[in-house]
Amino acid sequence: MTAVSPSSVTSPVLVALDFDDINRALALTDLIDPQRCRLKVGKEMFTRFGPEWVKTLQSRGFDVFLDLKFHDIPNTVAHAVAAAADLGVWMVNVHASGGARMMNAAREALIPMGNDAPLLIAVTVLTSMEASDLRDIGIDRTPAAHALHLAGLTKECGLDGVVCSAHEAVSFRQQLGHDFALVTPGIRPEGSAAQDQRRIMTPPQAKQAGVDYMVIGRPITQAADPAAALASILQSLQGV
Ligand SMILES: O=C(O)c1cc(=O)[nH]c(=O)n1[C@@H]1O[C@H](COP(=O)(O)O)[C@@H](O)[C@H]1O
Repeated sequence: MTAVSPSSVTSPVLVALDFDDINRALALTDLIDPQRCRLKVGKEMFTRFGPEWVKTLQSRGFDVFLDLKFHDIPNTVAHAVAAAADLGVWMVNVHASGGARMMNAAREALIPMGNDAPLLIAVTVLTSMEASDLRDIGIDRTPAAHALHLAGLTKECGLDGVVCSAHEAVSFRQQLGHDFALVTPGIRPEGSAAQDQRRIMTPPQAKQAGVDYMVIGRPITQAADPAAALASILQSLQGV
């Protein structure tokens, strides 16, 4: 682990809770141990169930990564990040493409919280985007080159890390140093289906590539035995 984590959980696994049914999500949290993973709450569950849902998970002992990918004018993003911090989340994110002034405003909004501030990271290029999607919005770089550019900007703004593809982790680690968290979705344990993810890696491959935190959803949440799926992922990371 390279990034400072304010909680005692050492697991690199962030379970993506993408459910439209709160009872199914609660049933899952009954099966997994808050010392063995953290939970990611994204736009779907936050929009349906709101801050109370985050508080429910926290009351069950889970650290929460609030994945709302803020992208707006600097003042609005600063206040949104401060609101996330007031909720007591462990990590929060913005879009790096919102620019340096927006990211600096977000970081500055957390200064009053000192060591109690959540980790603040930025999304570079979504793992669903390819070169043609970037060209459509006027960007002529490859996704990897654009992601590196945005990650460099994120680091200059003093944020704690980035969301990126595990395939970018090795070059990011070399070029951005060790004191910078790499958070990667698109992780699939050996033998599990890629589903809609494209450039996937297994958990041991991702760890070897220098990833700090792995966002893993369906391979755990849709498994017949989610606790066993999580245990097997953690086991596969032993000794890597
Ligand atoms: O920010 C994210 O978490 C994210 C960024 C990205 O580029 N790609 C991506 O898949 N994600 C999220 O990571 C999770 C992946 O879930 P699974 O594909 O089920 O493992 C989902 O919650 C996605 O929304």
